[in-house]
Amino acid sequence: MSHKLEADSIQLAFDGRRILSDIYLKCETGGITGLLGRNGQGKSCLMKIIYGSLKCDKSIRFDNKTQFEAFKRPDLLLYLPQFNFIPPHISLKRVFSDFELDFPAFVHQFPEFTTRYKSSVGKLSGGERRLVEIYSIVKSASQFAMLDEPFTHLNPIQIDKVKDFLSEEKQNKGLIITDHMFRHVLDICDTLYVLTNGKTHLVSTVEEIEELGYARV
Ligand SMILES: Nc1ncnc2c1ncn2[C@@H]1O[C@H](COP(=O)(O)OP(=O)(O)OP(=O)(O)O)[C@@H](O)[C@H]1O
Repeated sequence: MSHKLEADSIQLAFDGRRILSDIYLKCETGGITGLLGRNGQGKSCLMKIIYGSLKCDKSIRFDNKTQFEAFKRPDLLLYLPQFNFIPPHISLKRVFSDFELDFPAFVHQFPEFTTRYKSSVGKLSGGERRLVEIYSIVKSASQFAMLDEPFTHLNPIQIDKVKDFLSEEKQNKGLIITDHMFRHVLDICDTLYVLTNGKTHLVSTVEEIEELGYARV
């Protein structure tokens, strides 16, 4: 059975400055929804609203049912924020246990972690730490996962492997991704929105990305 997440008519302003005014975004299980936009357009704010950590009058819907605080429903939605969210003193062993993930399967894809099972996350490099966080969010059981800048800090080989497991994992869930390494987003997404001047634009050709002023393609 497929599932649907929708953010509809979201509005957001800070101190009278309008950030989001005309938002519609849909993600369905079995697909990857990309979200692009120049700095400060409100991509992270929109993700926080979807997650429920940033308050907004309008809500999001899962399968047409309103859900204000999705962060209370990890079975529905998991979220990779832009910043590191796993405390540095936590060991990989503990991360894999808490997220109920299989360390040997992870090491099979990323053999560089073979000897790091007992290391704390804070002792990993920035890219390694990010990789563990991405893997934890994407591989855990949930209907949807939302990733804010997953590719930043990863090396090109890791990026390719992450793209591979995102494309595999979308068989089981819906994924929403924003990243300024937009060509990687284009490679894997099934649906793409560009956020500009508070409005989401559903984009069907790469030329539209340029017309909307996001990037030269
Ligand atoms: N708590 C806050 N108080 C006031 N303004 C805020 C707050 N959080 C975000 N903003 C502003 O809202 C706007 C959108 O921020 P947001 O982080 O969502 O942008 P973004 O599209 O994710 O940008 P980037 O691509 O640079 O990460 C920015 O102008 C930012 O300064």
